[in-house]
Amino acid sequence: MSKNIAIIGGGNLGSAIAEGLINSGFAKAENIFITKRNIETLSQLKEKGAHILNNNKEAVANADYVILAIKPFQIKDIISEIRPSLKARKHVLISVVTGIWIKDLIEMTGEDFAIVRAMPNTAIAIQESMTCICSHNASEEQAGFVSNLFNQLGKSVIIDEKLMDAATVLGACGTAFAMRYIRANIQGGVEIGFNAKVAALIAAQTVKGAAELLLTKHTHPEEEIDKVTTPKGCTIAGLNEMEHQGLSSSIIRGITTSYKKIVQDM
Ligand SMILES: NC(=O)C1=CN([C@@H]2O[C@H](COP(=O)(O)OP(=O)(O)OC[C@H]3O[C@@H](n4cnc5c(N)ncnc54)[C@H](OP(=O)(O)O)[C@@H]3O)[C@@H](O)[C@H]2O)C=CC1
Ligand SMILES: O=C(O)[C@@H]1CCC=N1
Repeated sequence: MSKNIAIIGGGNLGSAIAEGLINSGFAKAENIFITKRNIETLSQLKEKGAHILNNNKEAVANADYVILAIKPFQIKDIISEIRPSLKARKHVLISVVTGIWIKDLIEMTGEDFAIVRAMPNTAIAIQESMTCICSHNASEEQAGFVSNLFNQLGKSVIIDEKLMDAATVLGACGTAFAMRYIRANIQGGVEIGFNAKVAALIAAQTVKGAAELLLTKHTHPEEEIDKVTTPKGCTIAGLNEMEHQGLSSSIIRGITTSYKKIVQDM
C-alpha cells in the first residue's frame, strides 16, 4: 500500500522535496499533501497532481509520514496546531528544520512518536541531495522507509544527532557555497573571453566532473589536483594566487561562521 506524505511548509526546501518525490517515482503526486499559507506559489505541484492545502491539520490527517519544512521559529506553534491530528501509532515525523533537536520535538509532541531528523539540500528536487539522517523511536520498517526515501532522492548517511548542525552547514548551506564558487568562475570566464552562457556551462560541468571524480574514484582532492597541476604550468600559478588571497581560509571561516550562527541562535 502506498504511504501518504504530508509536507508542512511548501517553501524552497519543502517544494523541492515534493518535486523530487514525484520525479523519482518514489511517491505518486496523489500521495503528497503539501501545505503553506499562500498556496498560489505551489501551482506547478498542483498541475502535477499533488494535493495543495493551506490546512495543516487536514494534510496530517491524510498522511502517514509528516515532513516538517517550516522555519525554526515556527515549529512550536505549528506542532501545537497539528498535535490533535497526530496519532502516535500512525504518524512518523520527519523534521528538516535547522537547529531543532529530537528532545525539543519530544517536548512538543510527547514521547510516543517516531521522530526523524533529516538534513537534505535543494538538489533533492533532481534526486541529487546529500541527506544526513538520525532517528528516535522509529521501527525498522519506518527507519527503512525514510532511508529508502532519501536514497531515492540522492545519497544519504546516518549520523549522530550531535553532528546535525555540522551536517546542515556542510551539506545544506554547502549548495549555496558551491553555487558562489561556480558564479565566481563564470565571472572570471567572461573576463577571459567567454559569453556568460558558455562560461556557465563550462563552470558547472567542470565542478560536476570534479565532484564525480572524487565520488567514483574515492581519491583525495589533493591527489586529483596533482594530476592537473603541470610543473611550471598555469594551474599551479592560479591556485597559489587563490591561496595567497585566502581561498581555503575564507571557505573554512565561512563554514565555521555558519555553524556558530546555528549554535548561537538555538
Ligand atoms: N532551503 C534549504 O536549502 C534548506 C532548508 N532547511 C530548513 O528547512 C526549513 C524550511 O526552509 P526553506 O524552505 O528555506 O524556507 P522557506 O521560507 O522557503 O519555506 C518555509 C515555508 O513555510 C511556509 N509556512 C509558513 N507558515 C506556515 C504555516 N503556518 N503552515 C504551513 N506552512 C507555512 C511558508 O509559506 P507561506 O508564508 O505561504 O505560509 C514558506 O513557504 C527551515 O527550517 C530550514 O532551516 C534545511 C536544509 C536546507
Ligand atoms: O540558511 C538556512 O538557515 C537554511 C539551513 C540550511 C540551508 N538553508
